[in-house]
Amino acid sequence: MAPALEAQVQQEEQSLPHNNNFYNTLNDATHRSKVTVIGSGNWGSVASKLIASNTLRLPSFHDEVRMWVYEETLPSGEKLTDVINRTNENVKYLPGIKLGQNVVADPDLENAVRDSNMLVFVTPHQFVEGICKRLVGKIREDAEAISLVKGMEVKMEGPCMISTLISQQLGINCSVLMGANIANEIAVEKFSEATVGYRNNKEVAERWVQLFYTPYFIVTAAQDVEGVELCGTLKNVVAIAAGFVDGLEMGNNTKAAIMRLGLREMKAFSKLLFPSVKDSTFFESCGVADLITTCLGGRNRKVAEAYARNGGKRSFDELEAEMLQGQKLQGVSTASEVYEVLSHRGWLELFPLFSTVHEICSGLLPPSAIVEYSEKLPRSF
Ligand SMILES: NC(=O)c1ccc[n+]([C@@H]2O[C@H](COP(=O)([O-])OP(=O)(O)OC[C@H]3O[C@@H](n4cnc5c(N)ncnc54)[C@H](O)[C@@H]3O)[C@@H](O)[C@H]2O)c1
Ligand SMILES: O=P(O)(O)OC[C@H](O)CO
Repeated sequence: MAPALEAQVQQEEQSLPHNNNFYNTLNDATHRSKVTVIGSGNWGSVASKLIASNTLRLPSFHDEVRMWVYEETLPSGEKLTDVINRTNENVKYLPGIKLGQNVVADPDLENAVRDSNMLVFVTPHQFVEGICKRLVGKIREDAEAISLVKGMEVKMEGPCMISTLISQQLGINCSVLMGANIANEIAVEKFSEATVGYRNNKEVAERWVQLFYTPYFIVTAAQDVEGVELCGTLKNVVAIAAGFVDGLEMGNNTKAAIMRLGLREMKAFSKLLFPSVKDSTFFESCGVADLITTCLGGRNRKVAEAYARNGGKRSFDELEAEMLQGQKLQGVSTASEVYEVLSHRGWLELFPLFSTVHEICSGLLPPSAIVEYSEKLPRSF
């Protein structure tokens, strides 16, 4: 570990407060925090690896990290859970990476959360509500949650962030962790940063920082749950637009223009929904950094590029299944959810990039519309 980073880790550890119920019992072996990761896809597996390295190192956590697996049978006929526990690798979603011997895969959701007071949600966003319904009444009363899920739901009452969904369904506090975090790069310990968004309890946020922080994964906290979560959610829509630009071979300047316009819409949409969202959040890892990495190297960009190269003739579902082998895109459904909000509120004209992305994804417009619309934008936009 580089000396400066080591000092920073020590400083983080020493700065943890000890006057909160969450902390009072930390040195008591029977009250160590126990962590369950709910999800075991590409990012879920890497998150488990990060966490497992810290629970082994820090005495205030139980060594074991439970990882809930949405069970499936592999082509070999074996269950994915059995293979993860035998090989210590998620051979389907993160092949070639050891998770840490203290990661225990568990296909039984209720059993996986039973003893844990720190719940890490990291599944594709469309599955969170169903998972929460199964967890009602099954979790510890003192549980805290964090969502690594990039996405949102749209209810009759309006848009609902995933952290709010978890909080409301389970009656627990939910922070978020978002950032420029392409999982495969973090899996091989390449340096990156992330942002924990928290509502009002700084001690809880620091506990989450402690759980994730490593010398190659630098985590900072920002008191802006909605801002952090909306950045992580909305950048996936811009990534789809960036993929269209790549598929149309429009070049780097056009892509940069799309990213700039996308960032403006991300900020405007976030602030219209939640006036409390802070400008500074857009300069954290969860903001501009995630937007950049996602538009350069993410799955949403990659599949959208293929969609444009095929002239919109092959559906996103088909391309996702063929190109991602079970991993899931979030950008197409998020574009649809955002579009629903925009149409209900009469904001479609305020958000031409977001609207156009959805109209292309749903086949109403050709991929080339992504640049045609931006050419027509008023220059002051
Ligand atoms: N992969 C990344 O680089 C990355 C980085 C940061 C954030 N994220 C976010 O993390 C979240 C999870 O993504 P991921 O990459 O870990 O997953 P993934 O796309 O790699 O894998 C899909 C997962 O969904 C599971 N699944 C399939 N059907 C299901 C069902 N009916 N119910 C529950 N689970 C089901 C699969 O078993 C698998 O674990 C997403 O919101 C994503 O945007 C991903
Ligand atoms: O691969 P994507 O497009 O789902 O993006 C992955 C991460 O969200 C990047 O931070």
